[in-house]
Amino acid sequence: MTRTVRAKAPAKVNLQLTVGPRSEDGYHPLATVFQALDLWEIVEATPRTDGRITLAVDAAAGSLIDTAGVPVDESNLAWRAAELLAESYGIADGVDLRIVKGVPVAGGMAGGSADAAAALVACAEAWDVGASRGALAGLAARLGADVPFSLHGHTAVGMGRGDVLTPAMSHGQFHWVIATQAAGLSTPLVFAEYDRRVDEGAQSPSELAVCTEVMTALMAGDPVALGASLTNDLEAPALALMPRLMQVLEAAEAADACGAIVSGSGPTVVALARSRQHALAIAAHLRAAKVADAVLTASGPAGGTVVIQD
Ligand SMILES: C[C@@](CO)(OP(=O)(O)O)[C@H](O)COP(=O)(O)OP(=O)(O)OC[C@H]1O[C@@H](n2ccc(N)nc2=O)[C@H](O)[C@@H]1O
Ligand SMILES: Nc1ncnc2c1ncn2[C@@H]1O[C@H](COP(=O)(O)OP(=O)(O)O)[C@@H](O)[C@H]1O
Repeated sequence: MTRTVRAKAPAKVNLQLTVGPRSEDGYHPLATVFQALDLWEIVEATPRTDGRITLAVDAAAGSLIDTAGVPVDESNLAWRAAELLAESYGIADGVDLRIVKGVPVAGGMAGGSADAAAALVACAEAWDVGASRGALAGLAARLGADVPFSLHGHTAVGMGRGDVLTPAMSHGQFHWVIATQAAGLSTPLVFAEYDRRVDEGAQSPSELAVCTEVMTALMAGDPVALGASLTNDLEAPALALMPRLMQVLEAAEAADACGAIVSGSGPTVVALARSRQHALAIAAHLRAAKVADAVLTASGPAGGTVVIQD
């Protein structure tokens, strides 16, 4: 009997995103600290016997996510994940994939990477390939720099392209406000703007070291200290490409957030609150200021990619 397997994978924020000079392969070495948030992508995998892959994409109920920019062909990261898994394990079966998006698209929160991680886990179970978690992590790194963390979840330091992970200690839950923009920012274009700024001397590549203040604040479960330590070398390039993001950062500061930062390559801005109540108050302030197209709240660290048991 054919059964559908469902897996969920978390969104991420970068608490620190330090970028080194562009390498010859076009990638940049990073020192980053990821935290997974409890906004989830769900991927459903239903095996089929004819070897074909099909894909459908829906927004999670009530999420108001616009799925228009998500490809539904073989360029979709979930599709590529299923193909890579099938090739690696000699699977002749196909699969019907359905993505239910709960993470903003092209927002610097790794929604596509979460789909890849969830597709790997759901298809591995649906096809019964017997892949270890370590083997799936190896495939994840081939799909994209952020995909290994989407699989891992929790809090982790990312070195290399961001794909060489070391788990990091963190105490308690942190409460976030997430301000999204309808228009996305392309990750390669933001890195290219970073390169341009470095070439012009507007920005210098930073030393690739993990920030002690971030690690100490995480271990203490201290949002005020963490908020003061947030850094992102892609923030200036993202602001150059989308200047109105400055208004979101200013509105978060006016709402007394512990800190606010562009998430990854943007354009989502995340603001850290002292408590869940404080997050709701900041969210209300940002909505009233009309500086974002949607404002959500979430908390982290959340877990990694898992099969959802019905
Ligand atoms: C910037 C970050 C921060 O976590 O996240 P997002 O803002 O995209 O969510 C990541 O480094 C994005 O990771 P991901 O989106 O998986 O990147 P990939 O698909 O592997 O690469 C897309 C493109 O981004 C650039 N890239 C990515 C990672 C890296 N270390 N150096 C790079 O220069 C390259 O131009 C590459 O062609
Ligand atoms: N499953 C997917 N979900 C979303 N976007 C995808 C997916 N597969 C490929 N993409 C492409 O990747 C781009 C970046 O998507 P996303 O992962 O949501 O943002 P970010 O890299 O900023 O975190 C999208 O604009 C889209 O063209």
